[in-house]
Amino acid sequence: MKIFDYEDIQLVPNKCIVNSRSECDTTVTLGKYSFKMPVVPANMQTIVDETISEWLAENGYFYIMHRFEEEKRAPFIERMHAKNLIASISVGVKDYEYGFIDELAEKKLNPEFITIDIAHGHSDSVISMIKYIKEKLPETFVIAGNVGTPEAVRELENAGADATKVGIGPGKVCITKIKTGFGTGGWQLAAVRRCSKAARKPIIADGGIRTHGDIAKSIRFGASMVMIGSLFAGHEESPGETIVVDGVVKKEYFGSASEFQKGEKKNVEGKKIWVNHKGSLADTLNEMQQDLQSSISYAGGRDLEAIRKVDYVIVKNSIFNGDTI
Ligand SMILES: NC(=O)C1=CN([C@@H]2O[C@H](COP(=O)(O)OP(=O)(O)OC[C@H]3O[C@@H](n4cnc5c(N)ncnc54)[C@H](OP(=O)(O)O)[C@@H]3O)[C@@H](O)[C@H]2O)C=CC1
Ligand SMILES: Nc1nc2c(ncn2[C@@H]2O[C@H](COP(=O)(O)O)[C@@H](O)[C@H]2O)c(=O)[nH]1
Repeated sequence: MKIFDYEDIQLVPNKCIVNSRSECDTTVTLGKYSFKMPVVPANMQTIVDETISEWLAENGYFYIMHRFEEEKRAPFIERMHAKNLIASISVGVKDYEYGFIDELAEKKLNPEFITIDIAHGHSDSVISMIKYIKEKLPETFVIAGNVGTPEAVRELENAGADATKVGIGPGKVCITKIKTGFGTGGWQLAAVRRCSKAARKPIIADGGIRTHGDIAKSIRFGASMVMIGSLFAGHEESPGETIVVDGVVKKEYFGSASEFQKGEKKNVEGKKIWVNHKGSLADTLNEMQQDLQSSISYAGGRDLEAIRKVDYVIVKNSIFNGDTI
């Protein structure tokens, strides 16, 4: 098994076939819908809220609203549909979530996307929830996760998942790898590659993206989409507390399995960090898209498909050569 992570890889350029990077198309399709970029902000409470979700949907980006304000989910779907926007929500696997799916089915509130969001997604609890959603809301596109192995991808796909989310422990505020010794931390890109070789449906690479170039690398190794937390934390619009330390404005970013999220110190597998304020989310998304257009041009193509075919080299932990971003 070849083991590497984002830092260890450089993609090899091909002859350019465009006159301007603006000709390069970053559009991606997931299910019946197309989005501006193969990027989705993490469904975490300090990364997205309803306002950001609505803005992302209005502006052609994919979004997944988090599941940590459970009672707001049904009214959110109604509001999004009233505005002709797609509704994309998250669920867990506890017993009451079955009641929630029943409620949506009874009210004919079919969200376009549901993400089953738990830490250890290769489990009977997720398989059972996939089947239940598919029975009650057959039109809904189901994303299931998180997993880290080809076997898990196959099993969730066979249960009916329309896409699987790959990444156990590579996240910036994750401490799963330290507390349990398990996960894809340190080899997330190789795990994405292994999983995508087994997948028949889209893979979402989740966690560990530290630079915009990592998006292209994820696509090269088989992801259809990437989920990103830390790069989207700390924006003007980001939910959560803001503090000033020595004149520097910082915003909180905490893990969904942190005690800040859970409200108790039980099975904690996440931490909180303070990130420097980054300006507006729209500016970051624009820059990300421009960088991805540039990636496509270096791949020698006009769309994301070009990136999937490029050659690569392994340059063990040396690509930054002492530089920082
Ligand atoms: N991508 C990642 O690496 C990780 C992501 N997270 C995020 O944290 C949030 C909370 O996740 P989670 O704790 O799963 O959600 P929940 O607290 O909703 O737990 C879901 C169910 O799974 C059980 N469960 C959780 N972890 C395990 C495990 N390792 N083995 C067996 N059963 C388990 C829980 O029971 P009980 O708690 O009693 O065990 C509960 O019944 C999610 O948003 C998730 O995405 C968390 C950790 C890792
Ligand atoms: N192990 C944990 N992983 C977590 C937790 N909360 C979120 N996450 C995962 O991290 C990614 C975001 O990663 P980033 O590197 O882009 O910041 C997110 O999508 C989840 O999959 C947690 O508490 N523990």
